[in-house]
Amino acid sequence: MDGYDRPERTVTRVWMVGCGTMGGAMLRQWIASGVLAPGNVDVVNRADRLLPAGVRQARDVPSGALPDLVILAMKPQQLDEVAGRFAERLRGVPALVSILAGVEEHALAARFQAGAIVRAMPNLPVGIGKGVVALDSSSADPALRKAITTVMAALGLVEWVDPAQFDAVTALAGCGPAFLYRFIDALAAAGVAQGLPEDQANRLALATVEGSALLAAAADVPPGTLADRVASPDGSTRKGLDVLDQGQALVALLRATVAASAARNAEMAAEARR
Ligand SMILES: NC(=O)C1=CN([C@@H]2O[C@H](COP(=O)(O)OP(=O)(O)OC[C@H]3O[C@@H](n4cnc5c(N)ncnc54)[C@H](O)[C@@H]3O)[C@@H](O)[C@H]2O)C=CC1
Ligand SMILES: O=C(O)[C@@H]1CCC=N1
Repeated sequence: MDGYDRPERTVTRVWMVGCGTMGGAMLRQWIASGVLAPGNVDVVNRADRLLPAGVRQARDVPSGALPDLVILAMKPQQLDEVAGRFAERLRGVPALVSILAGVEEHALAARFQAGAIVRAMPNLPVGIGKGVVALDSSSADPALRKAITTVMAALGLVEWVDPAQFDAVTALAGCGPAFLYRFIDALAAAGVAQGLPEDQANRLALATVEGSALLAAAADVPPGTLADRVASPDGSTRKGLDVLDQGQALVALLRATVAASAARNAEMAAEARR
């Protein structure tokens, strides 16, 4: 029997261990999109946080039957503490999803006994359904992969990736929003340096990035072609692009940026190995 003959799997009841900035963004969008019903979600946090109405939260996992899915969304540094407290109780859960940066599937499998373990790497715009979620699992069968894909699709673009590339994907897409926020601030600051009022420069930079990203997403040509469309020969955009392109300045800066993040992910993977 191949995977496609197996019955459909659905994700209805979910427990989240840790639900802060990222777990909260995912949960808000799952509930807003109707993928999860608030009454079917239990959250374990160190202290109560503002969560969507109807979601239960406590300091411990619930008693009673295990859910369809457990999501680990605390910090990677809290992995051993959480495993020590909850691994026994979570034993046999059908699926465990971890969003912990750098922590590999076998590091999770060494601590938790689940039907399948899936690594997920979301990014912050998942909170508005415009994020990216990278996924990997060697233990999930096709039916579970399909069910997880469906749940994650409410958050944005879903891509299954090679485990060897997970650190790179984390650096590009997981960390990427922070790099873009720096770019927006830097673009605004450059406008201020040219004499614009700060609040106006902030508005202009943000709207320029928003509109440009939406246009690029809808275009049938790559971003480089769009850049050339903005730049008339010998015009002012070309003069600015010449600065970014000289010695591949921007490319080199971003290569170093993403490489530094990927290297830190690899370090965290090593710390979690046993
Ligand atoms: N913030 C981001 O943009 C992204 C974060 N991640 C990953 O998401 C995870 C969480 O990151 P954030 O949401 O930024 O952190 P956060 O600090 O905002 O949230 C962590 C949550 O875990 C809870 N927690 C801590 N120790 C706990 C324990 N022993 N038992 C139960 N709950 C516990 C805290 O109460 C808190 O609500 C990390 O593993 C990170 O690598 C992944 C992609 C992007
Ligand atoms: O830097 C962090 O801790 C997380 C991992 C990926 C994005 N943010």
